Amino acid sequence: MSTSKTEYDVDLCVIGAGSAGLSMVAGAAQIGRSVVLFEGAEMGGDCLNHGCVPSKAILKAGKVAQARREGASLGVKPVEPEVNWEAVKAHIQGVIATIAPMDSVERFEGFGATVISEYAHFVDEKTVESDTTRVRAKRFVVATGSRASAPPIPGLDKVDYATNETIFSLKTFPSHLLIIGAGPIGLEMGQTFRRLGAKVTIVDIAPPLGRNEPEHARVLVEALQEEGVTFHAPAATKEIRKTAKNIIIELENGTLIKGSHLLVAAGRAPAVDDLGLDAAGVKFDKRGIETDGNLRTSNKRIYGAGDVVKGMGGLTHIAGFHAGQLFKNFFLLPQALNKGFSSAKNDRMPAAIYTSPELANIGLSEAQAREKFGDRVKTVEFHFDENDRAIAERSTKGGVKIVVNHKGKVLGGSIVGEHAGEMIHMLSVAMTGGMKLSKLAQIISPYPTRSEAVKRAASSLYTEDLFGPNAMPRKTAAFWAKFH
Ligand SMILES: Cc1cc2nc3c(=O)[nH]c(=O)nc-3n(C[C@H](O)[C@H](O)[C@H](O)COP(=O)(O)OP(=O)(O)OC[C@H]3O[C@@H](n4cnc5c(N)ncnc54)[C@H](O)[C@@H]3O)c2cc1C
Ligand SMILES: NC(=O)c1ccc[n+]([C@@H]2O[C@H](COP(=O)([O-])OP(=O)(O)OC[C@H]3O[C@@H](n4cnc5c(N)ncnc54)[C@H](O)[C@@H]3O)[C@@H](O)[C@H]2O)c1
Repeated sequence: MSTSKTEYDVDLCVIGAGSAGLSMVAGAAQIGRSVVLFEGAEMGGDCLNHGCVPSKAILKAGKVAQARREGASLGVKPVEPEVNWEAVKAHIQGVIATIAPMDSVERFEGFGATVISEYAHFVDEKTVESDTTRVRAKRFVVATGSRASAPPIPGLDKVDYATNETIFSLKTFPSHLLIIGAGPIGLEMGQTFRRLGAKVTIVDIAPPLGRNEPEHARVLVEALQEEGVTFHAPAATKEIRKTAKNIIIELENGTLIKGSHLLVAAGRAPAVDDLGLDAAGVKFDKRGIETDGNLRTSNKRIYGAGDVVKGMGGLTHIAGFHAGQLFKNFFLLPQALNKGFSSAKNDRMPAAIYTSPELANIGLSEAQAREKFGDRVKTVEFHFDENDRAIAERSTKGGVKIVVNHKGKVLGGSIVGEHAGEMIHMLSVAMTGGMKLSKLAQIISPYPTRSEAVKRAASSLYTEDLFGPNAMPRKTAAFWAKFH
């Protein structure tokens, strides 16, 4: 060990200043704990710099472009928009710059944390080092996130391809964007680049969105197809190669697809390399750091949070949730018991894909619920083609599906349609409060809103009981009618 490094002995050392690390540090520093945070690249991590924020910024540009083409049914003359790629990129960077101060070194030092802008690694079971600094801590949190993974497709390593780290700053706008992967990134970027004027082809080895309600996944894929996005899914790629001007994807079935640019959006690889995890006695593999349900690793003073945790990360709000659970376990619960109370396991984690239409879900899908609870599972649905607001706006694609157990307790749900990502909050509240469907049916929704569809789906479980031929209200009303 070099002796010239600055040394710290602190309550908490966090590696990685993304969504997980920053939430952890903000909490700990603001209640007076001593904290060192290491960040080797950009404060804010993937979400701010290469993920949620730039992707939602570019989505908006795509939406506005598309709105200009879609006026005809509303009496507004459609026009083909002129898109200035340099200006779109400036818009994206402007949005990042607006949010960046929230994640800045200055802000976190203002909370009382020490921020070291260097990569760090474990040198033993209780020490982390960077080029200039050595830290010993009561607890460590590894929050190093993930990177785009490169699928083992022959030839991929020989072509220039974009990932989420480069797609928002491409030098030239693609004339034909090829995308490997029809997950959230592939679909959001596929629709957006199409709307901004590119030809787009998406290739996936599996059917798109296989873990979602199949009828809802279909609505989303068909919407993209209607806008001109081409899908080859499921389809295996035999090879990817380069010509003087193009990139070619050759599928196993012999189809050749020629494009100007390639985006690889085929999942994420947790950032576990060069972290000295072996020296620290932390078990991990290429799918991430192994933890128990309380995010504790095989080294009891080291924890994981966010995308780097095996099988438990993948979304910004999951990273924030992890930080919140660790905060409670570290600082608010009796340490003498040496036990984590707040579990990071969660059966009510929402997710949303921000395409048009949006696809949002929470908890169990119907298939997952049936696998777990068999015939005791019921589903209720309501489609937007019966929702007055959706009809008025000529935006009736999709609907709401809620999965309940035999007692009517909400186990999960899926919404596909405009603003689904906002509407899923209703099911999130219901699940957080352990509510039954009967309570959701009693909500008073403002008219006309798309959210009424959630209440209407919930009410549909009781339609037969209220209005069927043998329903109690019918009999009661008939009885009282005799005395009128
Ligand atoms: C294109 C795209 C769009 C997305 N959109 C959404 C969305 O709409 N909603 C949503 O919920 N999620 C979205 N996500 C997922 C979300 O971005 C991630 O789940 C989230 O950023 C994970 O946060 P994290 O803190 O675990 O990791 P990260 O944000 O990856 O942060 C990890 C940080 O650790 C640093 N680091 C790594 N190794 C070291 C080291 N040795 N020393 C010091 N620092 C290190 C990295 O530089 C990085 O800054 C999207 C992701 C992508 C790629
Ligand atoms: N709106 C959001 O919340 C949002 C948006 C973007 C990304 N994210 C998150 O970022 C992470 C990464 O997203 P993603 O879309 O890259 O990952 P993903 O894992 O969700 O999807 C990857 C897709 O690539 C396909 N694939 C894998 N190998 C392939 C191959 N060899 N050939 C063709 N297809 C292949 C898979 O079948 C899958 O459909 C996820 O955790 C996601 O939840 C979230």
